[in-house]
Amino acid sequence: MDKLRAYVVGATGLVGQRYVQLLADHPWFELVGVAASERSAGRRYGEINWVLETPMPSKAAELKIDKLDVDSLPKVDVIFSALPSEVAARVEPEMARRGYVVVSNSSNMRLEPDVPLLIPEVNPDDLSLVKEQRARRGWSGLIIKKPNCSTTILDLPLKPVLDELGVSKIHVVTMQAVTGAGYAGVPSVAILDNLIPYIKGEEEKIVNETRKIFKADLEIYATTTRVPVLDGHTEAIYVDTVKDFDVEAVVELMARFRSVPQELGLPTAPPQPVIPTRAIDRPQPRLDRMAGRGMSVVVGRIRKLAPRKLAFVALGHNTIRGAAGNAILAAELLVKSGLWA
Ligand SMILES: N[C@@H](CC=O)C(=O)O
Repeated sequence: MDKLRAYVVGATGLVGQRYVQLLADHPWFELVGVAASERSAGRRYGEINWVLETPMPSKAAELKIDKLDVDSLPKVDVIFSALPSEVAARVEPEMARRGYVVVSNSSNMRLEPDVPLLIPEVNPDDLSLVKEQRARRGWSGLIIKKPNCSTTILDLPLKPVLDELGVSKIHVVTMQAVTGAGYAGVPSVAILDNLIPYIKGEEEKIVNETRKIFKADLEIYATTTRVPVLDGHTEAIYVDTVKDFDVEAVVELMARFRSVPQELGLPTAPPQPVIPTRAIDRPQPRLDRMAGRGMSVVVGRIRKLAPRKLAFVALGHNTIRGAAGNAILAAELLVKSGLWA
């Protein structure tokens, strides 16, 4: 098939750069343009402060950065959005009204009932909400959201546990990387030699998004912290299960968990979305965040604390599985779904 033309808005930030990196050799999408705020508009993409660990893709370097303007968007098949949520709230609905397919990282609209909040392995069927969205809002385009990064890293390993054992209560404590806050988000003087036990709005996002994704009024408590790690959010997770279990069975059910993206062979789908490890001192951000090319969640320290009380530590790449990678996987699912505009 001809490649679908992709456009990245908010392309100069950390998540925007991840989109550009992951779209570079994508078999279905061709990055044809990028947009950002007035400050960067008119420059070549190659002139931005590229901060990812691999060189900037050469084709992207040649693109001219457009000023973000809904009135002069190019004709493209899909827009990947990494806009700040206050900007996204203004422009994304207008893009969808004008017929664009928008796959967004921004937190606005995530909880609206007709907006799919997709982790493609966890709630692929929610994609069909776009039918209701278009009918209700009179849009010829559509909006799909990906959840908050910490929500995604929690919900992926939770899914097989919930399906097989049932869950009555969840406690989670996160240790989140600095890139989650953006390039200029946390000053080095604040985070080096330190831990910050508060991330604005994060705990509420984990609770509310997880309830929406699992369609259950789960009892869930979250404490979110920032740690001096570059990439990779680690989460200590405590789950009260409905059925009792043994640890080996939990390792096994996480290891064999597969879903629609794996069945369809979607290009960004990792072969194994949840990878349990038996090493006593893993997962670790530096060693495990690139598992499954940054799309797998690595789970360790799987323990039975008491009957029906499970504990484990999960780690995922916050700007790949937690952001741009999950959004691209959602777009791939949309391509295969027949719901494409
Ligand atoms: N809200 C998250 C973003 C994910 O990377 C954070 O602050 O870490």
